Formats: sequence, structure tokens, C-alpha cells
Amino acid sequence: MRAWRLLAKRSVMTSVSGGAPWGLNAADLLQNILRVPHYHHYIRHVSQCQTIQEEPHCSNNDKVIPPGDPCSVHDTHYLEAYNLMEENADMIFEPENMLKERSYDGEAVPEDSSLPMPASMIPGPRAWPIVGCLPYMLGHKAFDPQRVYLFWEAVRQEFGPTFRKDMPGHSCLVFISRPEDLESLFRSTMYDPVRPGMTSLKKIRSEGGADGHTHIHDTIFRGRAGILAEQGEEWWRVRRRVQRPLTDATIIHSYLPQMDQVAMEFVERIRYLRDEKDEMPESFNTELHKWALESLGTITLERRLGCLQEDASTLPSRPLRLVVLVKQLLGALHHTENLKLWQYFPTTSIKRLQEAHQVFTDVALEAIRDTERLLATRGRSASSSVTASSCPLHHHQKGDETSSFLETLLRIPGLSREDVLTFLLDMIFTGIDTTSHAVGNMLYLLARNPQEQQKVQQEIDKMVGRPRHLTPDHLAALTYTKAVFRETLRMMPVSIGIVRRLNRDTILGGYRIPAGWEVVAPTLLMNQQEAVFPRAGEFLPERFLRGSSLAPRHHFSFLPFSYGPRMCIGRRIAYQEIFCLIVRILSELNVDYKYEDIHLINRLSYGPSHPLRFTFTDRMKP
Ligand code: HEM
Repeated sequence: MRAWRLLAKRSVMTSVSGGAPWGLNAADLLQNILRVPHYHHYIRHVSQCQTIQEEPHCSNNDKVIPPGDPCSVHDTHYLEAYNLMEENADMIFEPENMLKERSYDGEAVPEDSSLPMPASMIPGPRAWPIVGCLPYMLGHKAFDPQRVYLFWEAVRQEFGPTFRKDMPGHSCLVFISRPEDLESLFRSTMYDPVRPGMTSLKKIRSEGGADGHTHIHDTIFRGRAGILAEQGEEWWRVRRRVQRPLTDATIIHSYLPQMDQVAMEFVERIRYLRDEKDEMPESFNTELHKWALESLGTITLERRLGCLQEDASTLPSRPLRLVVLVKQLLGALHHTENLKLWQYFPTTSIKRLQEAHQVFTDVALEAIRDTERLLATRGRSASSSVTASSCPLHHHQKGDETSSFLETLLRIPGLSREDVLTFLLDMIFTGIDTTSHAVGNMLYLLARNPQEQQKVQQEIDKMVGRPRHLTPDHLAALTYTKAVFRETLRMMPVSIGIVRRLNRDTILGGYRIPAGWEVVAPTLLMNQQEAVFPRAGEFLPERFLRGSSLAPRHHFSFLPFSYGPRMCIGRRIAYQEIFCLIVRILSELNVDYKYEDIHLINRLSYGPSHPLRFTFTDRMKP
């Protein structure tokens, strides 16, 4: 209890000292905590979860609403509560010894007033031994392996918001789609969030590879698989140590000039790539991947890589190989995570994954070593009178210390060099697809909605103009653009869903789901419910503006970066990169798209179904 009080207090203090870069400033934050009864209650609620006195989970003016209720009181305060959750998520979940903090013995699941039904009563498609409901799924008219969300939606229509869908290797799999159930899921798993999946990555990293690839595993991974694939103590050991630098606004903002420079160069690249009809080539998706690596490289590799300078005709350089290798690795992981026959015998898919992982790791590590060499040179130069600012590597200043992101990570007590390298590898391979797809989807939706595009451009012209350098204040002022970004992630999300393995019995959708079962909250199912998002099928960024009558009906209904201690650790980087690029593109260019509709196809994350053959025309100077 005392720890949580300290945390709540610290969350306010951290924001006061500049920790809240997006939207709310410190004064807003304090004002909101005082003014918004719901959020005030929320902090209290989180604190009380510490002592497991589950109470009715929302209240307003003494009106008590039982858990599971549609929670209409959230309507008005949705955005305030949501913003505050987003801003303070890191601070709220930061107790050092989180995993040890509580014993689960004897803990009650959130008690409902009515008796929960047993899990055996959860409805769902017919399942057979071993194959589960695979035959049902394959024979279903809505089943499309590339758009599996269509099938999930059909199942939800037939069986309701909570359904069971046993699959081979996943015999106890429950799908939820009500935001209040997602809230219960997060609360139940908050102190030990196990995200099943990435088991093939864990296997090859911790057991060593076949075909003489063991040297990497001996020298880098040493039986540890990194935060993407690890669980429990080992995941938390790394996560809690890298949390601060990844979410420290000062550190992330210090990379804004470099990311902005990359964005400006990408606008030039668009001009260079345009054909006579001002259209992008079919390979524009890959161009966005290059931008994403170049932009992410400013922080993870501390330098410019040159991805945007290359001509297609030249031999691929190491950075461009990295783009290709990340794609191959994600593709291979998609296969091994989809069908886990490799658990029983060595399949071609796991061998492919080993190969792809091996080559990616070699190339990425070499790039990191180049950075280390440059940093070492800088150290020597600094001592022989060359100032840090003249160094090609980026650096930021904290007190008297000047350090790069890599040096900051390497100095964290309790993290070995191998931990840091593994973490950087994970950042590189998670941070490329995600941001490039989000930007591509946002440009697509704006191309299809010219009025909204115009509003974004007007906001950019008014609040930012065309400055030589973007500042954090410029980006924070873009309220409408931020609403468009959120609406993009609602309609065309990047993440397929939140998945957790329960570590205690939990009531979801009125059923008592036993510990050990896995629960999936599929993003598209959550984001497209009329009852939660009025006029869900329409692109309406206004719903994310303050005071909108279209606001989502529950504060756990829209969490594109997830929530809690396991939420996306790269989200501040993602925001910054994406906003730099959108601002620089739309302040100079109009975007249009003249081909067939794009929908999402599922791999490890959602990606576009067609090439992004945008048309970019120059805007008149405002
Ligand atoms: C629009 C862009 C992005 C979206 C929508 C997104 C979304 C997500 C989501 C939903 C999760 C799962 C969280 C959970 O299980 O609760 C996640 C995890 C993660 N993301 Fe992101 N992400 C984005 C960009 C990035 C970037 C740019 C990076 C790296 C720089 C990154 C690194 C990670 C890592 C390392 C994890 C695993 C965290 C852990 O397990 O502790 N993401 N992301």
C-alpha cells in the first residue's frame, strides 16, 4: 500500500519534472487528478489492488457500478482517464520487486455479485481431441488464413463476446472482446504478465541453434531470450532496468533532431521516387521500412546508416540487408508461431527460423559493434580536446554526464553487455514493421479521407509551420493529428491482440477461467464494436477529441500499445518517429491513393494487403 502511494505520488512528480511529452502537461495532470473523479478513483483502485480488496471497479458521485457493467459513466471522462493512463503507465507499474511483491496464495479473483459459470460452459466452435476446432475453422466460409480476424468476428457473432477456440497445441484458449473483461485481464495479470508466444524464438535463443550456430548462443544469449520472449523473473530483470531510458522524455526528445532530419530526407526520397504521374513504386512499403530502420537507428545504433541514400541498382549495403533480414526473420517467426509442430520434431520452419535469426543477429551485431568502435573513438577524441558535439554520434546530457543511448544502457547496474545487445536486437526487429505499417496506414486513411487530410495539414500549418527543426512542443500541439493517429490504430491496428496466460483463476465474461489458460483480446474485435465505438465502421478522428459524443465508451476499449508493465516499451520512440514523418510529409505534400481498397493481413503483426502506391503531389506553400 505504502509502495503504491509512493508511486502515485512519484507519477505526479515525474510528470511535473517533464515526464509527460504528449498532450498533457504537469498542470493539466494535477488538475485532472483533482478534477476527474474517475481517474482519482483509478489511482486509488490500483493502490487498493495491492491489498486485494477488490471493490466495485468504477464509481461516480457515489454511484456504485458493479464490475462487468457497461460502465456508462466512463463516457464523459474517457479521454482524461485514457490520457492519464497513457502518460503515467510507466510510473504506476514500477515497483522494483514487482514479481515478488505479492503472494497469490488465497487471493480472490474479482468477485462478481452473481456466481460465475464454470469454464466448461464457455461457448465456442466444436472441438475434437488433438486437432481442436481446426476442422471447423478450415471449413468455415469466413476463414481466410490471411485475414483470420474475419473468422473470429463470425465466431463472435455466433457464440457471443466470450468464446473458446481450442487449437492444436492450445487446448485452453479463450477469446474476449468486452473492454471490461480486458480490464479484468490486465488487473489479474498485472503483477506477473505472461505473454505466451515467441516460444520458437525462446527455443532457438536459449537452446542454441542447429548447424553449428551455437557460438552466438554461447556468447550473446547464454540461455536468455530477451524481453520479447522471456517470462517471469527473467523478463522483469531486464524490463525494469531498460524501462526508464526507453520512457524518459528527456532521452527520447534528445533524438528528435536526428529523427526529424531522417523525416526530411524521406520527403526528398519521395520526390526522387515519384514517377511521371507522381506515383510511388510498388516497393514503397519497403521504402517505409528503410525509413523506419534509418529513424530507429538514430537511437539504437546512435548514427545514420544511409538507408535512404541507396539507389535500387547498387548492391545492398549492410543496413539494407538488415531491412531484408528483419522481414525474413519476422516471416519465419510467423510460421513457427502459427504451427508449432517443431515442438515434436525439427521442422523446416524452425530450421528456417534458425537460419534467419542467425544471419540477422550476425549483421545487426556487426552494426552495433561499429557503433561501439565509434563510441570508443569518441572517448579518445574527447580526451584529446575534440568536443562531444563535433562527434558523428549522437549524445545526450544528464547532469555532468554526456552519454549515448547505448552507453546509458551499458551503464545500468544489473545488465550485462549481452543483455544490452539482446535488447537492441529486439528493438531493431520489433521497431521496423510496427512504425512503418502505422505510417503507411495513416497515409492511406488520410488519402481516402481528403477532408481529414486537409484538417491535419491546416493544424500542421498553424501549430508547426515549416520550421528548420521540430521541437517536442510542436509535436505535442498537434491534437487533431494525434486523434487521426489513434483513429488509424483503431481502424487499422498494428498489433493483432493482447495475449496473457492466467496465473490465477479469473472471472471473464461471467465465467471463472482457471489459472494456466490463455486469453486473447483480438485488437480488431475490440476496436470495431458499435456499442463501444459509435459508428465504428467510419473514420472519425473526432471521437478522440475532448468532449466528443463519439468517444469510446470505456477506458480499456482502446489500448493500441497495451497497458501495464508489459505494454509496448517502444511507444515513445514510435510516436516521435511517426509524428516527425507525418508532419514533414503533409506540410509539403498531398497524398492520394487510386487503387483497390487495402485491408489488413495477419503475420506477426497486421500489415497492408496491397502495395502502397500513393500519389504525392506538392502542396502550395501556405
Ligand atoms: C505503432 C507502433 C507500435 C505499436 C502499435 C506497438 C504495440 C505493441 C504491443 C501491443 C505490444 C504488446 C504489449 C503486451 O503484450 O501487453 C508491444 C510490445 C513491445 N514493443 Fe511495441 N509497438 C509499436 C512500436 C514499437 C517500437 C518502435 C519498438 C522498439 C523501438 C517496440 C518494441 C516493443 C517491445 C520490445 C515489446 C515487448 C515488451 C515486453 O514484452 O516487455 N514497439 N508493442
